Amino acid sequence: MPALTATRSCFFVGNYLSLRIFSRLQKSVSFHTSLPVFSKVGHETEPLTLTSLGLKSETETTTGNEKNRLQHGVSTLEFPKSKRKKVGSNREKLVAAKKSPDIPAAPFAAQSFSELGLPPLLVDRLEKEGFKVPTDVQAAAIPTILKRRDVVIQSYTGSGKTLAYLLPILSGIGPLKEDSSTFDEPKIKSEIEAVIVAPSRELGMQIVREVEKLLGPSDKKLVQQLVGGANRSRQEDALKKNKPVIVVGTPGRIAEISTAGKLHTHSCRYLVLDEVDELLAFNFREDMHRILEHVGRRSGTGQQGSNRSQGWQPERQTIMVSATVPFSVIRAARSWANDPLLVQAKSVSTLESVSSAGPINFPGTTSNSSSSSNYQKLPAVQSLPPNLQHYFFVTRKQHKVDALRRCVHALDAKSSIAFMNHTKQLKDAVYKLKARGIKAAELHGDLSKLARSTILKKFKDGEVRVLLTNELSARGLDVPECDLVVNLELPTDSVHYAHRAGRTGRLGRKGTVVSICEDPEVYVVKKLQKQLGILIQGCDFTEGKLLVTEEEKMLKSVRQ
Ligand SMILES: Nc1ncnc2c1ncn2[C@@H]1O[C@H](COP(=O)(O)OP(=O)(O)OP(=O)(O)O)[C@@H](O)[C@H]1O
Repeated sequence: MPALTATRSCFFVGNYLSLRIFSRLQKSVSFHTSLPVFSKVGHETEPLTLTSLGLKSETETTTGNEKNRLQHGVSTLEFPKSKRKKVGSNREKLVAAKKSPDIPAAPFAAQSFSELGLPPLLVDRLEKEGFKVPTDVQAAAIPTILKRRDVVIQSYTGSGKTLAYLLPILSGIGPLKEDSSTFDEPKIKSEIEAVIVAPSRELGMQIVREVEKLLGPSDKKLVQQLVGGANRSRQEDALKKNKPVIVVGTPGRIAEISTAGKLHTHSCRYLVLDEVDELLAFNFREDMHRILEHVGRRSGTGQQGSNRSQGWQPERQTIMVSATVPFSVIRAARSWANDPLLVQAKSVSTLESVSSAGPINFPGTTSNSSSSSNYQKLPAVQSLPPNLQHYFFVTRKQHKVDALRRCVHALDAKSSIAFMNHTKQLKDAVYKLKARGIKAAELHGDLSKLARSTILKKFKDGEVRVLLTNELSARGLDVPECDLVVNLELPTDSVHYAHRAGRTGRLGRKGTVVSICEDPEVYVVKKLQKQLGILIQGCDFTEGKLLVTEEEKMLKSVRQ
């Protein structure tokens, strides 16, 4: 327990520090001053819905909103068509009143990607790749981003957030974009048009593969990975030679190459911060500062106005994404983005609807916070996929790996990820599992980039049945076949639980999460259960089956 307590306090201290540092950073960077100011007026006739974002017909939406209004009893954020302003040459901005905090959930009934306003070439490519129907978060995010709005996208793990931002970006840049006459050509040909930042190499590489898949073999060089751990000069050469329009990388490597003057992003049109709450961490602060200052920014913020009047100042669209959005992200979004909207699976709302009293949809928020009574309240479970079953099993420390083995057999799990908090113990656990005939491998940050991608490939191909890993793999890792997540050591808090658990049950699939803990840790499980608003049932592995057990019975058998 002391170890657990220490880790937990480290996490909270870390969070506190990052909040403080980022609030300072926000002051020093002062993005508000460098962004165009849009007037906000309070008029009322048309709610901000998919219709106002140009997706659905007026009739459909009016009916839908009436229905929503009745169902949810919320007031709407309204503004007349005449108050929509055009800003810049091709960038339509919706000028929205901040009079009323809530915007009703619009009926997202998109049946196809083309309905969302994506260009035919891109829709064809999606069809070929087997993507036929948009997910809810895609249906909400795509039209909003196409309207050039800055956004914070929050939706549960495995709900398709990556395509939610990639598709509108590929509609605007690269070979699949809409009729080129509707878009400005980049002013400088070798400039990068989209920068996507991810906190880990694995996630960065995964996003690259997703973009490559959509671009197709002949154009895949238009996306370049800039992740740490890979050869930097090769990345710089590739930038020079291939002139990519999109780069995807980790904060450190992007900042490094940018500082060396080898990455030209001043005219960049899109900046994506994937797993944004993780990117706010203390260790990324300097690199993120550099990225936020340089991507889509001409040097000298004081000249912004004059640059714009000369008609060449690019306007960066900032897109922030995560399953968990604590209030620090909302605060960062207000500072870094331009009047951003909060996009969730079935709603688009203003950030004003988010209470500073607590994070949005943040596992850990108590639902009875009276100070947030005027604000939108969101169930904490929204970070978690809907089809997960959660269990815990109590045993002694020395029996944990054997419990993992029994758990894998009891559930007949084909592809499992087991999390531990410290790298050192992974090897030992892998050794024990292999000795019992289970194909296992370890994945952690101390391995080389090549070793990491080889192991990940083996796991994805089914050659490794149990992947023993640490927090490195908790975010973003997409292995659709993963049917079991095991916490061999408890996560430090509910946010980490949510991201770990989210490696299974992806895109509507079923999944099981089992936390294997010691007797004194049961109270932590109870706390997680309460904070996340889920049921975590006690279980046992008897005769090759997982059986739900009474807690008292389970604890009695461990204490004997
Ligand atoms: N419209 C779609 N139709 C079918 N499959 C899809 C669709 N959109 C995304 N997917 C697939 O769903 C899986 C999960 O998507 P993705 O990794 O983007 O989820 P996510 O919400 O970003 O998850 P996390 O929060 O864990 O990062 C991926 O395998 C992706 O290819």
